[in-house]
Amino acid sequence: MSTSPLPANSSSALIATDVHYRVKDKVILDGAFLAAEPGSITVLLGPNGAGKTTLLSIAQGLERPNSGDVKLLGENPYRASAALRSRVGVMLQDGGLPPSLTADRLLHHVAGFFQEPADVAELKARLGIDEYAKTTIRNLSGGQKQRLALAAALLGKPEFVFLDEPSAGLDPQSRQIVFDFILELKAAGMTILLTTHLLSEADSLADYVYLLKQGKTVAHGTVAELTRQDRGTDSIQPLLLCTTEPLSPTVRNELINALPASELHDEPNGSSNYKYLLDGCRGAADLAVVAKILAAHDVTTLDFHFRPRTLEDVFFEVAQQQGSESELAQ
Ligand SMILES: Nc1ncnc2c1ncn2[C@@H]1O[C@H](COP(=O)(O)OP(=O)(O)OP(=O)(O)O)[C@@H](O)[C@H]1O
Repeated sequence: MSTSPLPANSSSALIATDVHYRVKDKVILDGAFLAAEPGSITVLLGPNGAGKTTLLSIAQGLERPNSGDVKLLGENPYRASAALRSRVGVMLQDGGLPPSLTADRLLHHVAGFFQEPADVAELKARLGIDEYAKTTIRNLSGGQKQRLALAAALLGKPEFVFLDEPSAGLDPQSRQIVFDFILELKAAGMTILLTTHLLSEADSLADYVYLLKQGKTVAHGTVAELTRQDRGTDSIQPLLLCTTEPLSPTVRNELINALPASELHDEPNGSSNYKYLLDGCRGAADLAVVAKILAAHDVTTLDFHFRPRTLEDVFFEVAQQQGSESELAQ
């Protein structure tokens, strides 16, 4: 399972295989791979410094890998023709926006580069830019700049758009506007590759997820594939516990001590019962240990089940794992 094939074919919009990239002696990408299918949302996840932005830069043709094969819409992006560039939109991390222009001036200026640009007024209205369109970029908040950078990336009506942390710095309402818009772009047939640190965002947007760690692709799959419960005894399966009485400090300590790498959280509960989440359980053996401790202390247990795994569980599991390739790779 660890030598996982890249789920790509000749119709893939992006295929990057065995990508290596070094700066001086520092290895930044170490055989990473990635693909994106037309009309889908692919999410690249990984801890800080994993190499996500670097891999995106290489996929966009901004950087040249030391080795590896990269094809974006059928071409090597580093030697991209003007025709290829006009089919691709890029939203860089931190925006890279000129500080002295107003939002309006920037959008109209960039729109002027394209023969058939997107409708600036429509983009501004859709992303809530109207209210700050006359403000110079240096005076915009981080979230306002993010939405402006997203609009600028879409002005050329690209087929493929790269979004590096599009929701960074956005408040929940702006984030929802951006999420909904990204889903609309996908419904209109755009291919979207984005990075994020928000696992809930990946969960709700992604058709396919790649997880990068220390310059390597360590897991990939649909959210359903990555969070499948039956991954064997090593996978984290958080346990939900519902009791009639609060757990005493003794029982809490015993539970935590009996299960290495576990944490016990009090879960919000609307009823008069008590609900707890034991993070980090690893399957049936741990279940038996928990049952034994509860029985020894006469704790009346109403419910006791593994809650469905989330991308967050997968992320932490991969982050904890040693070695070069994850058993989670499909
Ligand atoms: N030009 C460079 N020179 C030296 N080190 C670099 C260079 N570019 C990137 N790095 C290093 O490579 C590693 C990967 O950086 P990258 O920005 O690709 O990670 P990331 O996964 O996008 O991180 P984050 O989630 O924090 O944005 C980091 O340790 C970074 O400091």
